[in-house]
Amino acid sequence: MALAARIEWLAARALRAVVHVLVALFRLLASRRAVGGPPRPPPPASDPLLRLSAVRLAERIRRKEVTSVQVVRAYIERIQEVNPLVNAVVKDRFSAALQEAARADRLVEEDKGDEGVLKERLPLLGVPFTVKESFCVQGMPNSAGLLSRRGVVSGTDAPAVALLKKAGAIPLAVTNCSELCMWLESHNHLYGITRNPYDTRRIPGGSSGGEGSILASGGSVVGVGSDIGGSIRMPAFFNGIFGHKPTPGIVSNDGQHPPSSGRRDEFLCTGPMCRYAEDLLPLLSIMAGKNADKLSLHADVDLRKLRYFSVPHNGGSPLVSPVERQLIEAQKKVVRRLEADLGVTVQEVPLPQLRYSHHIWLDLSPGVCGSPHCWCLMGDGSRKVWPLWELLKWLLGRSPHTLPAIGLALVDKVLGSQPSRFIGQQKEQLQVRVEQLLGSDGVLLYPPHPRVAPEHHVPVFTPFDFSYTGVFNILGLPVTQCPLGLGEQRLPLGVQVVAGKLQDRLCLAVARHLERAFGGWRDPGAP
Ligand SMILES: CCCCCCCC/C=C\CCCCCCCC(N)=O
Repeated sequence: MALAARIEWLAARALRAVVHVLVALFRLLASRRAVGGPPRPPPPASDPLLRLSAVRLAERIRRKEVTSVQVVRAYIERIQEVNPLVNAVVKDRFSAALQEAARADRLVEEDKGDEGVLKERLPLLGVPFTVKESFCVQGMPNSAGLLSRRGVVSGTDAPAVALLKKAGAIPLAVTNCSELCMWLESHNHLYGITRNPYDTRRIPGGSSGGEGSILASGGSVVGVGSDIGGSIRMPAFFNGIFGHKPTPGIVSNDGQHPPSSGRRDEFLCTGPMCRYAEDLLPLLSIMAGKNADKLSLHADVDLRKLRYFSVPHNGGSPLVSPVERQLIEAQKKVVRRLEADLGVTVQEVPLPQLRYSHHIWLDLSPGVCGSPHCWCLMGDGSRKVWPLWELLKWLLGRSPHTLPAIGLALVDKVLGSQPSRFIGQQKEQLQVRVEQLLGSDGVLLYPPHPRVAPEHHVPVFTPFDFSYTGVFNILGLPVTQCPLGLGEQRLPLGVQVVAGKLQDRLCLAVARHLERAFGGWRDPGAP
């Protein structure tokens, strides 16, 4: 091994050893103030209505086999049962939702037309859904976890939310996110910390962690998340559900805080999160509005004719954790299963540029928090926040901000410098290579994160692990995170399925196959 490589290898080992010591120390100190108490999963979601996909629920409501009021009530009761444990829902609109459900039932009663016409016009009539609190939902809070935005109430709906309502779906509640939506743990000083239903000592991910947690707990069937570094896919992975980051520019990013603008819009995506793979395509189609036609979502996909690639890890990077054995094995099982089921060959390919993923994201995403910069967004608009001063206040327990938000603001300040030329070249080489591989009929498998759901706050010691998802925001490719059952310690396993630009339908088709092959969502309360 060349000297430089050996030095880097040694540095990586040393850094990992330091992180292990810090995490062990943290665990020792944190055990005294355990967040979430013992890993008590919620009781099983026993109501059969909670175990139907949104598509099936809509069909049964249209056919008068069940009423929307019954469905909405079942979800209200489930949220009331699980939320004290997971703290995923931060504000509900239950009474309004029940009134809207009753209106939906009356509409079904009065509709004398063909069921197909109703399905065409209102495909999700009477089905409840949840939304990440950073999106505008009329009459609901929209703080993005900032104390300075306490009391802010949306007067409108974000376009993605409006399109779901137009399709007949009923917003039930808004869910927790990380401060400014810029961290992989959903924790802020306005709503507190959200917990993973498979083990309440662990993170549900972020920043759409409230969505991930309430969906996995059976308190919602479909939800809306946003993703600029992995905030749909990491929560979907840690909570054992499906999450799709669409091709950028397909689903409107409007109606969110922080606002999407300029280059941020190139990397930020709004997308669906759900427990059942069959809901992904209809949800995406509705949320995409007029842009749905660009994805040819209703074109048949013959999985046997696709080309498959697998990349087991990022090739090794000193600042990113190595992929856990159980995730490497899980992805190998996916490869074997696809080959056995479809008669295809899944090619393992090296993409050496992936080892720079974190640097590519940091260099190329528009600042860490996007523009305007983090420290402006952390303020209430009238004043700037000085990260170093906030860090000092945090150390004294006097800051209204969380450590990750302060840390990101510091990084944002430092990142003002020019992106590195070398990293720009790596990104271009990676972009060309991946697009060459995928074309319009290829899919690529890649781990969603190096480790299964970490314990609360541990990600501050491994902040660059998000780069397993973040790199695809920069490449502008559609990705579906697919659950693969439960691994050691009964924590969800998963895999990212990546396709070429506008080829979202390929990832969605593979997701449905993997659900059949690996069982999809698992009830965290199931024995
Ligand atoms: C003290 C802890 C924070 C230190 C931060 C060090 C640098 C980390 C840089 C970037 C982390 C970005 C994480 C993005 C998570 C996903 C965001 C999203 N909305 O998709």
